[in-house]
Parts: sequence; C-alpha cells; structure tokens
Amino acid sequence: MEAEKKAISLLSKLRNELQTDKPIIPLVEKFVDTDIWNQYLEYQQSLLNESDGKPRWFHSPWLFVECYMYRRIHEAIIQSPPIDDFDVFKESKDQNFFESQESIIALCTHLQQLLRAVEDLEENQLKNEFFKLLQISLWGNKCDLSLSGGESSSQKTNVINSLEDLKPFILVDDTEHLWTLLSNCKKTREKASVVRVDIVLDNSGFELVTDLILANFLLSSKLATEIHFYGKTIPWFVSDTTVHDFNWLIEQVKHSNHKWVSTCGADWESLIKTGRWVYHDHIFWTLPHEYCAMSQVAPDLYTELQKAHLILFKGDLNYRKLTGDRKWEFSVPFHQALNGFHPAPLCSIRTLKAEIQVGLQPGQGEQLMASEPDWLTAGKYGVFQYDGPL
Ligand SMILES: O=P(O)(O)OC[C@H]1O[C@](O)(CO)[C@@H](O)[C@@H]1O
Ligand SMILES: [Mn+2]
Repeated sequence: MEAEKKAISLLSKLRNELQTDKPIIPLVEKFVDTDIWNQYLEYQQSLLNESDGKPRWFHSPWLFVECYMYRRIHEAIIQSPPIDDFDVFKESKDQNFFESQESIIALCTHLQQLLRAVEDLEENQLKNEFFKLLQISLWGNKCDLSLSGGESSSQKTNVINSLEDLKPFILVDDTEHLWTLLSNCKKTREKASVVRVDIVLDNSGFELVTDLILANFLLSSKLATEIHFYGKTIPWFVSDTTVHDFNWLIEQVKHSNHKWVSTCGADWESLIKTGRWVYHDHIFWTLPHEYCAMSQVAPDLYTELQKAHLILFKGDLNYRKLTGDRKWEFSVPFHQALNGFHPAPLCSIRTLKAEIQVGLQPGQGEQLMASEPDWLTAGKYGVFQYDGPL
C-alpha cells in the first residue's frame, strides 16, 4: 500500500508538471538508460536560445515529450518497490486481446487452412495470400490503445472479409516490392542459407496476433527461414509489446479452447524453442531518438538489423521515428526522409495517426486535406512504404 501511494503521488506530480507546462526535468532514478535520457535532455536544451529558458512540455518537440512522459511513468514505478516491475498498461493490453477473440479465431482458422494447402499453391496464389496477410497486419495497427486514450479499441469483426473494402484507404502500396524481394531470395538461396525477416513490433493484443500470423506464413511458405522480433523493454505508448506481453499472448493462444487457435499457439512456441523465431530486447526502442541516430546511439542494434533481408516496421510511432517526425512536404521521397537510416531493405506498415506523411503523389496530400481534415490522425488510412533496392 505504501508503494502504491508513492507511485500515485509521483504520477500526480508528473500530471501536474505536464498540465502546467513546467520545465522538463532530468530523470533521477538509476536505470540502464538514465544517462542517455539526461544527455538527450541537455541536447534539447542546447537547441534553445538563451532567452527561451528550459525545454517545457508545451514548447518541445512532440515526439520527445511524448516519449519522455512514458519514461517518467516508468520512473514513478521503478521508484516504488516492491511494485517496481508493475506494468500500468497490462490490464488494458490483456483486455484488447480478450475482446478480439472472434477475429483471432477467424485469423487462426484462416492460417491453419492456408498452411494445409501451402505446398500446392501456384506462385500467383501464394502471392495473393502474402498480400492478404500483409493487409491484415496493416489494419491490425488500427487497434492501438494510445490513440483511444486507453479506451477499448479491439477488433470485433472478421477483418479478412473487409480487405477488399479497405483497399482504397491504402495510400502507398509497395507490397509488390516486398514480394519481388522475398520470392527472389527464395528462388536463389542456397540450401542451408538463411533468409531473415525482422519485425519491429508495435502493439500487443490483436495487432501482435496479426504479426505472428504473418511471421508464421513467411516461414511456412519458405519466403523466409528466420524471423526476428523486436519489442519494448518498458511499458510504452499504452499498448506496445514487451517481452511479457509477447510470451503471455503466445501462452494464451496455446491454451485456447479453439482447435485452430491452440494449434497456432503450440506451433509458435516450438518456433521459438527451435530458434526460427527470435525475440530481441533493446533499450534504444524506448529512447526519444529518431532512427537516423541509431548507428551512433545503438551501433550494436544497427549491426543486428543489417543482418536482415527485410525489416518490417509496424505502426505509427515507428513511422514518426523513421522520418524524424518532421514537417515534411507530403511528396518528399521516403528515402530522403529516412535521412541516412538504411540498415537493410525496409518497409513501414502503418495506419496514419500522427500528422506526418511522405512519399505521396504530387497533390495527393493536399486533396485529402481538403476533403477529410482528419485523414492524418484518424487511423483510417494506411501505407506500405518500402525503401531499398528495386
Ligand atoms: O501504436 P502506434 O501505431 O505506434 O500509434 C501510436 C500513436 O498514437 C499516439 O500516441 C496518439 O495519436 C501517437 O503519438 C503515436 O504516434
Ligand atoms: Mn503502439
């Protein structure tokens, strides 16, 4: 009870600082990333003129303060032992999973039926199935909890039936490039060689299921031989996947009463045990830095990503960090916005929730702006945006 009281009082202090636009203060509790955060704070300070004083909540870059808020929430928890490993968002993440049961059953059933036929599929059929599962993973990104302020945003209908209707909302569709890349790898690879796809995960619950389904298909179709996943080290942006969420969800799926769901769960567990699925933790994903800084700030992670044949970045926050969350013109090429971040061929799979979008046709963004003022933030539109050799 004492620890809870302490955490609550630290959290109300944080809320007060935020609501009254106080200066952003250094982190105090020692943790693996405390020094890097405090250095970053100094860097933000150095960007200001003398007369501007300290960085403040309402006047600093949104990406920075939003990340800082989640990091401060974590600080309130680690300062309050014995509840210092408590995940304040766990309950809502789990709820999202339970509320999406019907869709999860539909997806797992679809996957299991597909896997039974996968060897006999013609090239074109395989390609279509690949595109379908990519789209499911894209629309799975609608279900994050930070956009809804933690309110329920689960998937209640069967998304497979909606894919055709949702197609017009895909603003950039580079999935052909992904197919060309992976099917060439499949054709040209030597017997024992590896084709590695890395997935930088976003939200737990329904979205994570869609990502695991895609990852399972990539192996079964031999489009890849290894999948590497990256999650968050600390609770992040409400619904983001931590290692606990990852393991918890696979365990839940495995113990489902539904035959095809539990088959998926058992298969996923054995993929992890045999090392064909690998989960990585790295503190960089919960730092405020944009990804073009990765090779300097986290060279080990950059080197790891360079081993991939393709990296899939899920979700909106990853997109903001890929593009530095700048006010780019809508028609600026994605490659340019990446600002030198090219560890391997990569693709952002993201529904639009924040006011940034690049790589559109000339006039496309302006047209949307005129007809639907909230097109950038409502999560209604999506992109598959690829960067790499064509
Ligand atoms: O889970 P996702 O797709 O990264 O979405 C998170 C997004 O939600 C917000 O927290 C609120 O819109 C954005 O700041 C952030 O980019
Ligand atoms: Mn998220």
